[in-house]
Amino acid sequence: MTAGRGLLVAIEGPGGVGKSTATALVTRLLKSEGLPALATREPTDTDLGNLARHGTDEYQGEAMACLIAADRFMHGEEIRPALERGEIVVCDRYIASSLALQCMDGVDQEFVWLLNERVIQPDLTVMVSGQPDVIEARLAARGAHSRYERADGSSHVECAYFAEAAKFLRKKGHRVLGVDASHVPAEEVARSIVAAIVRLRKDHQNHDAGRADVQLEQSVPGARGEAAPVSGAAAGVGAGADGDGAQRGV
Ligand SMILES: Nc1ncnc2c1ncn2[C@@H]1O[C@H](COP(=O)(O)OP(=O)(O)OP(=O)(O)O)[C@@H](O)[C@H]1O
Ligand SMILES: Cc1cn([C@H]2C[C@H](O)[C@@H](COP(=O)(O)O)O2)c(=O)[nH]c1=O
Repeated sequence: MTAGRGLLVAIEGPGGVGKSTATALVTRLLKSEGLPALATREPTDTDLGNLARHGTDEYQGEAMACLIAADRFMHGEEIRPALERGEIVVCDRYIASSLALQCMDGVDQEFVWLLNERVIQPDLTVMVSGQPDVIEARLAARGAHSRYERADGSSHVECAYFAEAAKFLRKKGHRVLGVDASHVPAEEVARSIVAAIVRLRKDHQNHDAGRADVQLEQSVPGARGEAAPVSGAAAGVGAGADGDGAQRGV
């Protein structure tokens, strides 16, 4: 469930595509525009998170999927209060990484989803993509972080799994933004993500203002010089966005 009135933005994509770079730049740009932003990442920088981050050789398949999910539930303890403070939480890797990497590891997609459907759902998943050979070159220049990135042709395989994860999340009603970072400078990638976040934030604010109007109409009939019907659509908005906390539409 999306907590509070902040935004949870997940920066996703194959290893070496530029997620960490984008997360840092997006957070800095948001702050420079006077918006409250918090950068975070998964696995988290906790004992549990480090077990996953540094344990990709030791832990595989279902065990890794559960380890990552446990870390994600714990991460909620940091994310939820930030959302309640109205902050924009920018997270380097989140649910799509599990759908891509754990499925790549042979775990059933539905099992990964089962582990993840009760964590705080992102308001926006940014799928940073790139041509596999371009990503491969970035990885070679920077160095691999994990066994997923060390295998020959890993970028090709990862790109396919992330594309599948995006499709899956869209079907579940998640909002997914695709950004191709193949031949685009990191600053430009970050600016396009920030533009999408700012638009989404405005949508949320307009939606909240609309809801406040509906509440005013309900509590003070005629206060806006009109009768005070609660339209089906308005009632639906409240239930859909905040009721069961399901993912917001694409
Ligand atoms: N848009 C870009 N254009 C060119 N190079 C980039 C771009 N974005 C990032 N890079 C470079 O590519 C390399 C990988 O970037 P980064 O570490 O941000 O990727 P990542 O997706 O977070 O990787 P990982 O999943 O392995 O942590 C770094 O050397 C970074 O400077
Ligand atoms: C969130 C998440 C992470 N992982 C793995 C993938 C990598 O080996 C590390 C993260 O390190 P990086 O520097 O960001 O590449 O954790 C995973 O397997 N599944 C996940 O959901």
